[in-house]
Amino acid sequence: MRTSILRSAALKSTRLLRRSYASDSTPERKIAILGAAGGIGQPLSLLMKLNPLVSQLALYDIAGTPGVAADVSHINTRSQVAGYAGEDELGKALEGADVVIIPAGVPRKPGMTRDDLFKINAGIVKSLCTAIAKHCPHALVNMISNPVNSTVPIAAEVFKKAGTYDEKRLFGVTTLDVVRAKTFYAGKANVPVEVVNVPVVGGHAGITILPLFSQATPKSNSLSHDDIVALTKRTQDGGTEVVEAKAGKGSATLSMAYAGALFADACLKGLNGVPDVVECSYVQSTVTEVPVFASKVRLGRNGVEEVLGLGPMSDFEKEGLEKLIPELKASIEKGVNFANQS
Ligand SMILES: NC(=O)C1=CN([C@@H]2O[C@H](COP(=O)(O)OP(=O)(O)OC[C@H]3O[C@@H](n4cnc5c(N)ncnc54)[C@H](O)[C@@H]3O)[C@@H](O)[C@H]2O)C=CC1
Ligand SMILES: O=C([O-])CC(=O)C(=O)O
Repeated sequence: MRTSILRSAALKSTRLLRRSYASDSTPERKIAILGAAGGIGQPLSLLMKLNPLVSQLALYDIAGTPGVAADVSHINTRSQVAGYAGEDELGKALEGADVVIIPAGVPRKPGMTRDDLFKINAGIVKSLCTAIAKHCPHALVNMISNPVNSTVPIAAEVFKKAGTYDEKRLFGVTTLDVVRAKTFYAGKANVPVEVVNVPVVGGHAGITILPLFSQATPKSNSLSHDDIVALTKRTQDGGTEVVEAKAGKGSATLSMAYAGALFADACLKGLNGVPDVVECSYVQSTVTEVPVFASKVRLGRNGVEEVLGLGPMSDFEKEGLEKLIPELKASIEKGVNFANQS
């Protein structure tokens, strides 16, 4: 009697546990991470392994992924993990992927701009996107590799040439800018960080990062114009703050992995039909005259469902928008030219 009660209680708790992880109707979803053995790639692999929406996790890098995959695979969560190392295994890593996350490439050292990474990372992104076009042309692509302002246009051109481009499926990951804006605003406005929302628009480098603190919620009446100027600058220089603190040992990896995992989770929710999933992302856009632009995006079953407008902006933000346009346009052109020349 007692044994059967215990058994039924155990069964019940297993069922409950399973339900809280992934219900029977949770679709199978494969995520591929390219650059998975790197500073961002490793913690991002860990966080995606913890995501119950993922059923298969493919970890690809030029080397080192068998170790990362073996390590992460021991975690008792839903997804099956496999490691792929070297170009010969890239196709297998990509095959059947619903979402491909790309943190492959070199990071900054102090004194460098993101654009200084173009020379090396442009070629890496181009070759990875060529493989995506071949092996998983319908996947959502989350581009993390810098300079994002140019690597996203490179990816778009590669996909156009391959005949697979779908503007709804290509995203520059700018979530870390939003994460930073929320943290810095909460600190200054003295409001609970968990409930803060701040849209960040434009691009992902220096002045092209434009946080819209006038739209931040919860509203704060205690912030002066000087406070807003300082918060804006800190958000724009957030990456450099980390690069300098790491003093030659790379750029943001842990906060980026967190931001990358948040954005990938939003993409998966959209794919699965969860309503009202809205995140800022750098996507093909008609919101301004700049053809690729970060703003709030509604995510759905096919990727981008709707690119949302900028909303009411302060004069300071309008000025910032005007200033960033030439730089963003030039970075996009640089990417487009690279993809079409080489
Ligand atoms: N979008 C954003 O907000 C952010 C972007 N980043 C960017 O992310 C990139 C990666 O940064 P970290 O992980 O810190 O660098 P890392 O050097 O620690 O890792 C990069 C990984 O990419 C791999 N890799 C190089 N060539 C590859 C190829 N052809 N195929 C697959 N993998 C390849 C390397 O082997 C390495 O494991 C950098 O470009 C960095 O600037 C960094 C932070 C924030
Ligand atoms: O600053 C960098 O080079 C890395 C990056 O994009 C960021 O942390 O926002």
